[in-house]
Amino acid sequence: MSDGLALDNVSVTYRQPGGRRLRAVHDVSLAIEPGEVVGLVGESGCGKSTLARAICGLESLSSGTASFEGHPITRLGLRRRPTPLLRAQMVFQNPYASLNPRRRIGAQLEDGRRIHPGRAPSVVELLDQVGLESSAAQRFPHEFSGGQRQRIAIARAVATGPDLLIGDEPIASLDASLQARIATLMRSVALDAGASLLFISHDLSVVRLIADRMVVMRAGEIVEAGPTEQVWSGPQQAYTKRLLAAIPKADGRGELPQLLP
Ligand SMILES: Nc1ncnc2c1ncn2[C@@H]1O[C@H](COP(=O)(O)OP(=O)(O)OP(=O)(O)O)[C@@H](O)[C@H]1O
Repeated sequence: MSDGLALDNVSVTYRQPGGRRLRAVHDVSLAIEPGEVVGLVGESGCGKSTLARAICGLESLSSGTASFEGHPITRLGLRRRPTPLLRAQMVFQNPYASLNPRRRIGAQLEDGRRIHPGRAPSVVELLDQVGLESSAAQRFPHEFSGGQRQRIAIARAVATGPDLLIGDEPIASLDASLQARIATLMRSVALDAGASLLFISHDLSVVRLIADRMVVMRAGEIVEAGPTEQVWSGPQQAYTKRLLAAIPKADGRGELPQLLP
């Protein structure tokens, strides 16, 4: 039995207009241990977000199982509505997706803390963890820079006391000079909170910086996975080699081009 998250042969299929079926995630098996940081990479449309949503119980599995500490991730709760067993929180590319523009930061962090009372530090401690002054609690999201807003979104996710934090391209909209800093912050905040981190990014260099393990997806399937340095310096699959070769050499960073025909 796994202590953490285990996906076994998970598939997610979408019904497209006209009745066509699209297999966005196909036969994916993945385990994330407590306190582990996993980087998920692959080009646009390969199924990374779909996999993240499936982990959060937001997509029905067309086949396979997802479990946490050996139990199915969703179970029937009161009024037979599925309730998640895994406390997973997502941080998105656009921090406004997780922040209410009309509420003060302190109130939003308090809302998060109320979801699982007693699991998260105080609002002041949360702000401190993400490098913001306690006075930020009195302000509104639009009063911050993009990087600061993403720090707040990370604090908001951690305020709920998650078992697993998922960053779905959380650095993609940030200035290049901030990307590594925010990614590193996300890693340390997640681990300090006792959570694992699934970090989805196009930026393999940043994934190398923060992930213990790297998972490569292509067209809905995992094509390669292993300890980050092993995948980075000795990729086994031609596709991974092409992804790594596509990283601009000048600063070792940048967006991946489309590689599929
Ligand atoms: N709700 C949906 N209904 C139908 N098709 C969908 C839906 N969501 C995603 N798809 C399709 O599923 C495939 C995988 O999409 P997904 O968003 O998971 O990819 P991704 O790897 O996260 O891409 P990106 O890096 O651009 O965010 C794509 O072909 C997409 O068009």
